[in-house]
Amino acid sequence: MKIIVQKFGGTSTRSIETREHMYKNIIREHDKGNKVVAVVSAMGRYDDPYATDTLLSIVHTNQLTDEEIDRLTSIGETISTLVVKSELANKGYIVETVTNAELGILTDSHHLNATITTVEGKHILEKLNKADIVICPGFQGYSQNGKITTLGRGGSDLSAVAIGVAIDANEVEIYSDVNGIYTADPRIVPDAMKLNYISYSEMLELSKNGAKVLNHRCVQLAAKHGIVIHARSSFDESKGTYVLGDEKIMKEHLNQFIISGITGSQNEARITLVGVDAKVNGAGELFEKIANANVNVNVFSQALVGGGRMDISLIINDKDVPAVVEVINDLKETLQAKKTIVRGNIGKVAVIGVGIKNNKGMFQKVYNTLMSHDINVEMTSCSEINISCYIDRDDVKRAQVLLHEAFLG
Ligand SMILES: Nc1ncnc2c1ncn2[C@@H]1O[C@H](COP(=O)(O)OP(=O)(O)O)[C@@H](O)[C@H]1O
Ligand SMILES: N[C@@H](CC(=O)OP(=O)(O)O)C(=O)O
Repeated sequence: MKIIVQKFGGTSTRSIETREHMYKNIIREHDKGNKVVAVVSAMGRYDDPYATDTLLSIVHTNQLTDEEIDRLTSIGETISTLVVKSELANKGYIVETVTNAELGILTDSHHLNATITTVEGKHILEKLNKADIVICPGFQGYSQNGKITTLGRGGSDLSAVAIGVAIDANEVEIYSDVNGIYTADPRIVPDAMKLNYISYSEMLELSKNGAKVLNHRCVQLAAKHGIVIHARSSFDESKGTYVLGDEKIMKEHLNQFIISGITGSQNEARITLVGVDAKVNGAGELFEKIANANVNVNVFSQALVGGGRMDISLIINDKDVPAVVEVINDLKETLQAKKTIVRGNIGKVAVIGVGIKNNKGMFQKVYNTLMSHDINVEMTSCSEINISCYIDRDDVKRAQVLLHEAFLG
């Protein structure tokens, strides 16, 4: 007998029809003699009655504390848990449910995006002794202060891996409406191809850079504990994509394509300080103050432009623009910039894969593909497995299609 953790997102729990597909997957494992722990997300997306964004839309969020918002949104997963239990029990299966406290997911008190501190699988294992199927609410934990917390958007993926670690599950499967990880979001690039395997490091780059198919922190936790994730579809039986260790991928030559994926995001902004006084360490002070304002700088470049002056450019999330502009204003006297340019309408397209370090001319190909289609590259950042270009936000989707054609067409 194996213990299988299966996570079903909002696209699977959405309606009675989609849930019938999810039950087929649970029952298949049950009929093989395995025990199933199903981790469920709130049902559907905005406008579906109990989806996370629907719950958020029926309150004035600015009148609630983050702790109160967590109490509200966690209810979506509780409703889903009880609906799923009632329907499976109605089919004749022995099913137990787990409450927030019984989940054993302890977190810090950073409401809306809490970090897991410890996970204790005792209650889930006890329930597995009494039942064939145990249903757990995803997306939530419990803080040391005794409050319900949530794990950030898309956090049920993280719940599934955390529970998998705590109960020493044999497999962790993450179900959605696509049958695995594709070389791009198939909704944006219809020619995207399914990957049979992807390494943790490539998947981490994809999820960090906008591919919402797997939650970033879920992949981090899986990599830390060597948990193989099987990302697959609720709606068909086919094998999906296995996310696993980089060494295994390399050793067994499991890479199918020169690059593993193209992704994009549309929430960046660029701030450029033109002609900053290069003689004082203004940049150092600027970064210290930006960090104190809790803002992450995604990319930074600094170039001497002669005459004792330099230009400094930063890419940040657009929601952080007001905080950074305030810091720049505070440092006006020190920086002595000739001009400050704020470009709010920035997005990013990223090409990801181990093929980048092993092949020549990859950056040139990305750059030329974009520029030859009149997409202006405003800034870039590169690592061994990631080439990211910052471009006009309105071009991000087209850029993904063009780069996919150039590298994988
Ligand atoms: N590289 C990718 N491969 C597959 N799907 C992707 C990729 N990038 C983004 N997606 C999107 O992720 C969606 C599935 O994730 P999500 O909506 O979070 O599902 P769930 O609600 O089940 O958690 C797909 O419908 C697809 O549009
Ligand atoms: N319901 C939460 C948690 C989650 O993981 O959802 P999904 O699995 O549908 O992405 C959200 O919408 O963020």
